[in-house]
Amino acid sequence: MDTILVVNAGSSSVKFQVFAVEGEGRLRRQLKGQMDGIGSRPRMRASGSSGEPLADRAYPIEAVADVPAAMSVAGAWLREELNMSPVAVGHRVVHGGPDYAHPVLIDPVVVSRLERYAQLAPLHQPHNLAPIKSLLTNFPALPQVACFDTAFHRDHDPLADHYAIPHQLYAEGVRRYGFHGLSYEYVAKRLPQVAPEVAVGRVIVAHLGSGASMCAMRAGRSVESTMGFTALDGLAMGTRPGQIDPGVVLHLLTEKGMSASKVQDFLYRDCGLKGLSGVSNDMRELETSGDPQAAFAIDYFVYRVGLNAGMLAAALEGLDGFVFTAGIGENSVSIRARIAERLSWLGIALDPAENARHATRISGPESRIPVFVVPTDEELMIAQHTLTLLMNQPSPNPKRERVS
Ligand SMILES: Nc1ncnc2c1ncn2[C@@H]1O[C@H](COP(=O)(O)OP(=O)(O)O)[C@@H](O)[C@H]1O
Ligand SMILES: CC(=O)OP(=O)(O)O
Ligand SMILES: [Mg+2]
Repeated sequence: MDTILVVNAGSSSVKFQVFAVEGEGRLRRQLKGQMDGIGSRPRMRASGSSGEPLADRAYPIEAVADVPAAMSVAGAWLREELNMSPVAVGHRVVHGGPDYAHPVLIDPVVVSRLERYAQLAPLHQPHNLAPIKSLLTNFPALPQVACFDTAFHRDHDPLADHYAIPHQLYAEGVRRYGFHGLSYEYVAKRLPQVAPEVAVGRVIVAHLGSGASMCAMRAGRSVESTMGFTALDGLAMGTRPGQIDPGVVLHLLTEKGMSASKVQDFLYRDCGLKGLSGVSNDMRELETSGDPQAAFAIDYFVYRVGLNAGMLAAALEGLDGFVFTAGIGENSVSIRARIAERLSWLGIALDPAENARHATRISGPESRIPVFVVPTDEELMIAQHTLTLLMNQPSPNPKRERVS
C-alpha cells in the first residue's frame, strides 16, 4: 500500500504521521506519533489508526537532548521496527520567505533557497531541512514536499505586512510573515464543520504551544498575526520572549557586550516561560510547580494573550468567535479559563464543566462570543498538500523510489 510520511519538527517536539493513500486522492491515517518534552522530559508516544498504542517510551533528558536527537530516535523506530517505506515525504518548513506562498516539490535548488532563511528561524529551519537533505542524498528520486508555516498568511493587506521602515527593506524580504500557518489552515478548514455561522465571520485562533501565536481570520482567511519577520514576535513562548522593544536588543549588544550570535541564542532559548520562571519552558511543569516565579510566568503568558486578543479584535473590527488550539490551548483547562476571564470585557464566558471536559464548544450560553477548542492537525494539512502536488505531477507514477 502506498503511504505518505509527514515530519513536523517544532521547537520542543517532533511530530510524525503516516497516511495510506486510497483511491481518488483520499488519505487514511495509519500512524500518529510524537516525541515531546525535548530538553525537559523526553517521551515518544505513537498510536495506530484506531488509536491503539504502538509505543510509549520515556528517555533520559541527555538521551534526547535536542530536536535532531529526537528525529534520529523516531526515524530509527519507523525504519527499523515498523519497516516504513513511504512513496513520498511531506515536511513542515517553518520559513518560506518571500519566495514560497504555496507548498513546493523539493529539489536541490529549493533546498538552497530555504537554507537562506535558517537565520530567520534558527530553532526550526535547520531541523526542518536536515531530514530533507539526508533523504535527497540517499533517495534522490523519492518525492518530498515542503509545506510552509508562512504560506497561509501571504495575502495579508500591505498594512499588516509592513514594518514602518523604508520600503527597500520590504522589497528585500523584511516583512511580517506570520507563522503556524499550517495549523491555522487546518482550523480554517475544520471550523465550518464545527460552527458554520462562526467560520464565515471574524475569528481569533490562539495557537498556544511551545511556540505560540494568534491569528485573526475573516471568513477563514488570515488577516493578521501576532508573529512577524521571525517566530520571536508576539506572545511569550516556551523559550522566546515574544514582543520586545528593539531597544532591549540594542542594549544587550552595546551595553552588555553580547555578540549577535549570543543575543540570538538568548532570544530563542533563554527567555519566555523558561527565562521568567527559572523553572521550565514546559507549561505542564509550571502548572505543577509551587515556585512563585513559575506562577508569575503563567500570569505573564495569560496577560499577553489577553493584550494580543484585544489587538486582533481591533484588526477584525469586532469578533464572532474564539478558538484555542495546540499543546496548551488543547490541554490546559486552567489556562483557557484564565484567558477567558481576561477577555470577559469582550463578552466571553466559559462553561466550566464544558471547559473541564475539553468539549468542542466551551463557552456558556450567556457568552456573547462562542469559544471553541479545535485540536490542530498540521500533519494532515501537510499530507493533503503532498498528495495534491504528487497527483498534479506530469511525471510517470509516484511509486518511484521507496525508503527502506
Ligand atoms: N496537559 C497539558 N497542560 C498544560 N500544558 C500542556 C499540556 N500538554 C501539553 N502542554 C504544553 O504544550 C506545549 C507544547 O505544545 P506543542 O503544540 O506540542 O508545541 P510545539 O509544536 O511547539 O513543540 C508545552 O508547553 C506543554 O507543556
Ligand atoms: C513557528 C513556531 O514557533 O513553531 P512551534 O510552535 O512548532 O515551535
Ligand atoms: Mg508546533
